Amino acid sequence: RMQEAGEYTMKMHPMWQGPLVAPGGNRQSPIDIRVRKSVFDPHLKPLTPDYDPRTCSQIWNNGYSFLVEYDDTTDKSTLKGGPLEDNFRLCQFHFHWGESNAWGSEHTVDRRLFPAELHMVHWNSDKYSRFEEAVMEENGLAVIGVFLKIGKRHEGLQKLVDVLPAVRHKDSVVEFTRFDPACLLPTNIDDYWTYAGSLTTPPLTEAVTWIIMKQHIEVSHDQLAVFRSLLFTSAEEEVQKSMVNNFRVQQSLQGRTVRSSFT
Ligand SMILES: COc1ccc(C[C@@]2(O)NC(=S)NC2=O)c(OC)c1
Ligand SMILES: [Zn+2]
Repeated sequence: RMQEAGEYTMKMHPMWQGPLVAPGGNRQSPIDIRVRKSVFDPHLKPLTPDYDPRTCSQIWNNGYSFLVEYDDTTDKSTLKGGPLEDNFRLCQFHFHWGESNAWGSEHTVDRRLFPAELHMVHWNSDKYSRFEEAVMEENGLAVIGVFLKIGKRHEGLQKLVDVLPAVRHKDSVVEFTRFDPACLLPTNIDDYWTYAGSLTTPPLTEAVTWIIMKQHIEVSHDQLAVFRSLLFTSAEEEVQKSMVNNFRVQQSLQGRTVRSSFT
């Protein structure tokens, strides 16, 4: 049976049995980006993503989102430049979304909510030898955040949307290859905000250099509706719960500066 509306809150989600706020955390994510409080940094370089679609390997439902995973055993899909001093390797991307188009993103811009947010996760391969190590270090990860808006159909996303029914339940995984993640970036990647933050689910480690794109991408209402057909629950569980509202509550800035690459 499907759960009743309101029967389930984020706090009961298994992912969230840990602390909802990282003890002693002073650089937690997500945040509201106050545009007029961000500081233009002329030294920020253009971002240079260089992705090889052949490193795309699988897609799986981890019970909180769905992850498209990339082979990160070599420097084939990388991210450099922007605020980054080192070379970072793409390891996965995933999304956060709401039960309605009125909300769903983790970050906001002057309190503006978006229906969904893409996270492209990279780890510092100059300093660490594997993702699991980098995720515990303060300069370990770089995550590109892209806001999604409802509009025209996103042709590149459709290949992903078509395979989602195959990973409907938690812990399901299917082979997924030759997907170019660059197709999910906005046309303008030179305008972004960047700040020091954290993972937005446990272990909430403060390892992330966030790079939030100013320009959003558009997906159709029907494409986003397929995201909501996924389930938090595995096939064996008696009560099935729709995978929606998989975003964290916003965290305080605690004196951090958000820099912008544009005026
Ligand atoms: C142990 O390593 C982890 C654990 C969780 C996540 C997922 C997340 O918390 N992080 C971002 S970004 N969004 C999220 O939902 C992760 O992603 C890099 C890495
Ligand atoms: Zn995320």
